[in-house]
Amino acid sequence: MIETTALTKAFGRTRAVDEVTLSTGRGVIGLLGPNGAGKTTLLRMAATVLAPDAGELRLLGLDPSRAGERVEIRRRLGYLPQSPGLYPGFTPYDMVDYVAVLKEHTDRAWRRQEARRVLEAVELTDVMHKKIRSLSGGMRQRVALACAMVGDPDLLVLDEPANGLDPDQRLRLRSLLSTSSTVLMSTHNISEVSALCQRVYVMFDGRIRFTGTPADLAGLAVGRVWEDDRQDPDAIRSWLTSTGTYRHLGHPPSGAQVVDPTLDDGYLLLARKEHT
Ligand SMILES: Nc1ncnc2c1ncn2[C@@H]1O[C@H](COP(=O)(O)OP(=O)(O)OP(=O)(O)O)[C@@H](O)[C@H]1O
Repeated sequence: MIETTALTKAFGRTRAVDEVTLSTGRGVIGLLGPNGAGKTTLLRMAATVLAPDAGELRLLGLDPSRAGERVEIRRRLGYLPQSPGLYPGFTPYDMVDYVAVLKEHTDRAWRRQEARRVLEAVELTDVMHKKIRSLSGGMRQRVALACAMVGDPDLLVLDEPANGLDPDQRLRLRSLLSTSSTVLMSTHNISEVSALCQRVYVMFDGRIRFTGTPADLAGLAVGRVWEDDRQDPDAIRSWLTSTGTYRHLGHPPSGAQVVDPTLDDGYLLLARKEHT
């Protein structure tokens, strides 16, 4: 669905995406990484809103650098940007309809039905005729999600989709995405990744440093996590948990009570390795 070879994008001296090679296949794919790792830049290229400087990119088997193929991709792609450019004077209905028009859906009756479908999916039908400027932040995020879902795209590119959503709406988002064909989503929320993603990429400094399943990511920390009731100065990370015990990451001392790692442990260990 998304295939890249040595894909590169620089802003001045910063190589935001640095020779990234990946092939996603179907399903929900999570993109993790610290602030500034290059996730948004990679997603913007996958959404055809930013052209690469170098490397190859294929989306849905098509080449976005060719104008004709780019149009076809855009028809079959939904994109939720990190800062959605919603028009405050529009209603959610107007906004979704406008996106449908941009996707060249000329049949008004179809557009009406589709607007209702996507607004129902994000539970916004009761406010669909209110001005966007009067909606809460989480509601606006759901309008942007509805826009991305117009036309039931073959490929969804979502930049932090759960941003600002309450726990109920996060659950709703999970069930929506689990029925979508291919989704590439960035997130800082690791529980979102364990709940949703079949595959996960972790980026650091413009490069993909890990590819695998969420279980593979947690597996990086097998035998490297232990708990006791004191801080451990030799651990690479130590933190107090809600049960009042300390959790440590690193090389456990002899006799330590080693515990099963979580996805967070795997990610933190990987992040630590990247920066030492
Ligand atoms: N339009 C731009 N002009 C200049 N530099 C940019 C631009 N967009 C991104 N960058 C730089 O590229 C790097 C990667 O940024 P990017 O937004 O892709 O990271 P990110 O992983 O999405 O971060 P975050 O988690 O904070 O959203 C950063 O160093 C950023 O400052």
